[in-house]
Amino acid sequence: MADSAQAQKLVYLVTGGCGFLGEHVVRMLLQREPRLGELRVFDRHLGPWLEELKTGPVRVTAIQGDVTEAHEVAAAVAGAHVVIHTAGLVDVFGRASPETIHEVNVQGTRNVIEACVQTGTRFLVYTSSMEVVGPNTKGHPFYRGNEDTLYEAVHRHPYPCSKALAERLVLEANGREVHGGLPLVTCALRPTGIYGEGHQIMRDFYRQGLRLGGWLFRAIPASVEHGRVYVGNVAWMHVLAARELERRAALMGGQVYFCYDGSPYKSYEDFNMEFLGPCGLQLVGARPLLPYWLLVFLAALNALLQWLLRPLVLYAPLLNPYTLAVANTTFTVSTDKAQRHFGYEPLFSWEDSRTRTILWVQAAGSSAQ
Ligand SMILES: NC(=O)C1=CN([C@@H]2O[C@H](COP(=O)(O)OP(=O)(O)OC[C@H]3O[C@@H](n4cnc5c(N)ncnc54)[C@H](O)[C@@H]3O)[C@@H](O)[C@H]2O)C=CC1
Ligand SMILES: CC(C)[C@@H](O)CC[C@@H](C)[C@H]1CC[C@H]2[C@@H]3[C@H](O)CC4=CC(=O)CC[C@]4(C)[C@H]3CC[C@]12C
Repeated sequence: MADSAQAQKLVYLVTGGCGFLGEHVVRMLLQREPRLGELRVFDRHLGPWLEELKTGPVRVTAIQGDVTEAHEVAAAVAGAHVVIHTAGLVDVFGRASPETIHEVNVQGTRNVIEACVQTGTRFLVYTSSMEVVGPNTKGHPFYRGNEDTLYEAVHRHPYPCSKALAERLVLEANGREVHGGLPLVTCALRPTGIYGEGHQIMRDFYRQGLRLGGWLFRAIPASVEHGRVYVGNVAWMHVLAARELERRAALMGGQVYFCYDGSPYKSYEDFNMEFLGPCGLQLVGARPLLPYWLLVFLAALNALLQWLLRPLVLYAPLLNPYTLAVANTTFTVSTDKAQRHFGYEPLFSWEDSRTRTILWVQAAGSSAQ
């Protein structure tokens, strides 16, 4: 992969390329990776928007496949220079079983690693998560922490457990010999809560507010800070890490990097209001309208109802014991490791990220009415 950009055109594979983050990674690669010769987009559900990408100079290959199927992954990876592995089940609402979450997030990642080793693909960037670190089950705050901050990562929920195990597999695979005799070089990127165009939870909050006459009701104290990062900057970090992984293999190989930008530290709800406010919603209450013990009770009731109703219907509200605990625990990062290791600087300012997100929410909301 060391040849100049003009000499050799590279093959990239993006797993989960039709997801919220994946689509931004796909579009960012097409816009900002000059060495790209072929872009393979691998996903269980292919988006219709892929067709519009096939008219450009880069060959875009849509591959409908399942990362839990090793042979499908191997076929997609074969011949790729770089794999950006974003595919995963992002479920903290109880929609999928713990077994399915593990199968996709862990076994799927194992399949990607083995495919790289068997076919000779040398560079793998994995989309991990802040959740690999925390918040932990003890509710310990992680305040302006970085990749070296000591923190007791204790998980019980299937999602963070699966992300932590998958990340460990990726980092441990760094240095393994791939077909052809050269070493595999891996790194893992840990986004905090991603926001931006395509964020379905933000859209759900907006629609919930519209249904409630333009009001949202505060459930979390404003003092609880939650780190957020704009999807375009997360995509850019993936593109840059993939580009630099060869040249800086000794430094970057086996490393983790938090994803960060200039988005402000706010509570999850106050941060959402940066976009929902300009769209006409108002957050009621300077402090939570309900006592925490009542929220805990309501979250537990939701979990019980989900369990009772599961044979009949999927009941998966935003409020459950896990989401309440995460929302109610400060988790913010302050780091420059990605800048120091591979020259990352956010591509989108906070103001630009905010404007783009507002425009998207307005469009998504109008399509809901
Ligand atoms: N959304 C967020 O706030 C954060 C997300 N992440 C990570 O970023 C990655 C992408 O997340 P999002 O874009 O938010 O989720 P998403 O659900 O929008 O995208 C995931 C994509 O993976 C695909 N996928 C799921 N199971 C698959 C399978 N078995 N085979 C092939 N494709 C499969 C889905 O069809 C989807 O297109 C995930 O790995 C997630 O853990 C990390 C931190 C924060
Ligand atoms: C109902 C209220 C308590 C409301 O405030 C609940 C918000 C809740 C749905 C979100 C609060 C924190 C979010 C998570 C956080 O951003 C970290 C994440 C990282 C990921 O890898 C995937 C998404 C998520 C778990 C994210 C999910 C939604 C929240 C729990």
